[in-house]
Amino acid sequence: MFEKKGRTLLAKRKTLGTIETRITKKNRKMKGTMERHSLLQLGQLSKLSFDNLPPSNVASSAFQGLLDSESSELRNQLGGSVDADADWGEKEFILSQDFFCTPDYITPDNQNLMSSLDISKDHSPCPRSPVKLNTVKSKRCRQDSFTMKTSNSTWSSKYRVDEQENDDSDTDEIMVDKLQANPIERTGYVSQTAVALRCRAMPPPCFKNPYVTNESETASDPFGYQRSKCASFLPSSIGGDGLSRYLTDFHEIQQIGAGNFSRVFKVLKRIDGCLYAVKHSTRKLCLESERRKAMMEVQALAALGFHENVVGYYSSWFENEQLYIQLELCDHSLSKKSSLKISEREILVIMHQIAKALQFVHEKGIAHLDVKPDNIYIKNGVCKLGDFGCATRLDKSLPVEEGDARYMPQEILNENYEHLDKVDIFSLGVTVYELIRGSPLTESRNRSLNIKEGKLPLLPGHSLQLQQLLKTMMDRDPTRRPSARELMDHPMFDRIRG
Ligand SMILES: Nc1ncnc2c1ncn2[C@@H]1O[C@H](COP(=O)(O)OP(=O)(O)OP(=O)(O)O)[C@@H](O)[C@H]1O
Ligand SMILES: [Mg+2]
Repeated sequence: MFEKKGRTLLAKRKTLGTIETRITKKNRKMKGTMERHSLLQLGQLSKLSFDNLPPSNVASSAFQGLLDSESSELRNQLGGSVDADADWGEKEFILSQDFFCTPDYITPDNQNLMSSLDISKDHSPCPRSPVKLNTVKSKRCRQDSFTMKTSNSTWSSKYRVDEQENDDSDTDEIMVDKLQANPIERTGYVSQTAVALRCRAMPPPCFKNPYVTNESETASDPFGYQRSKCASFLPSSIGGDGLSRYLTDFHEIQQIGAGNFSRVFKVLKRIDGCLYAVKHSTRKLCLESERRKAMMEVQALAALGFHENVVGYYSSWFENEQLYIQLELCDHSLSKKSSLKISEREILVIMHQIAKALQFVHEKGIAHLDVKPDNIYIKNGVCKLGDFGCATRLDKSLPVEEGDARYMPQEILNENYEHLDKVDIFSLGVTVYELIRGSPLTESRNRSLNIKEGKLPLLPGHSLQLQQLLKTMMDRDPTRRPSARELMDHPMFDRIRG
């Protein structure tokens, strides 16, 4: 197989009309070292293989980039002193090899060249893919379907990048799973090493962000298909080099918070010398379904992008079966303030800023679903909405997992998800009510029931206008609650506007 491939490549060069001189060079260069051979196998194969593919083939060019970079990396490792002329000569030598044997992991599955090869003559022990011969056009089966039932929802693998949908180039159609009945090919030897090498050569997978609806904001994953052959696609432990990214990249200063599911640390990033918050899950996320669910928080943050009243998101990764999230560092959460008396002016500022955050979030088609003092952080006097662990899509295309029940309206407890944006407005109302009261809401059933019924006790010392607004925000009927935009434009905020 590879002997034939070597010849095919040579033939292609011949058409350029320069083969004789190269053959002479070949003889001179026969004494090249093994290291050079491997270097040139990588570099030259990538060039020849991909020069013949259409320029529009994104996957191919990306793959060539990978090979080029691997080639130059190898070159560096070998001393990087192969001069241009010698390099050219060496390439000719390699091209002329009748034993041109390339491990499968650097050979893209989707090479048109491959289809003309006579596989029956392949007696070489080189590892090869079991699924690329006699290929036919067909739909691929997903290999990673998973289902996780929550109380009211089903999580499915549809959130993964659908490689069939996103990757529809000609060459991709050649890479299909179906083998036509051919016993020799079916039982074809596949070395475990080849699989391992393929996995090593592939960067980690890309996932479709379920919070992003605009297709132009997402990119397809050119390696998706090849990667799907690797057993596990969601890394759960530390990196392949055995190092902790957290400890390598950050210096931990102190713990600054803890939630039901996570701990948050103030850290110094070693490389840029800046302070951040890093939040990581307390529980090990052993199941892939758990990891996917945890990822929803970072996917929501990433889909949202920057807003001055939303906590900034920098990066995330899995380590030791925990999800780590690097965030903008804030001073403290609003719950710290709820034990203090706050002036009405301060209340209005907080309300207005969180209304702005909610308007931004809702405009992106997302509902937060866990607005409460614990999840509102203050940084330099500015309020930032954080903890997007319950965020979902307003169009109900994602499962709904409601947040802290004390701040949830009745309709959500009744599993009515028609007006998810108004759930956030209700929760903001309860949050403000708690701030005015000056003590955290107890679990007291009666009191919380009264609030959910829209029965708000009088708040002495506060304007009727504010009390009236709070009452509307906590109306039992979600349609009567103001939207975030209407809230922001409320005349009451004229008092704090410039
Ligand atoms: N970026 C940040 N800057 C400063 N403090 C933070 C930051 N993120 C979180 N915290 C602190 O850590 C606490 C827990 O964080 P967070 O609410 O995100 O965790 P959680 O486990 O998702 O919480 P919950 O129990 O509400 O689900 C927050 O209440 C806050 O005090
Ligand atoms: Mg929280």
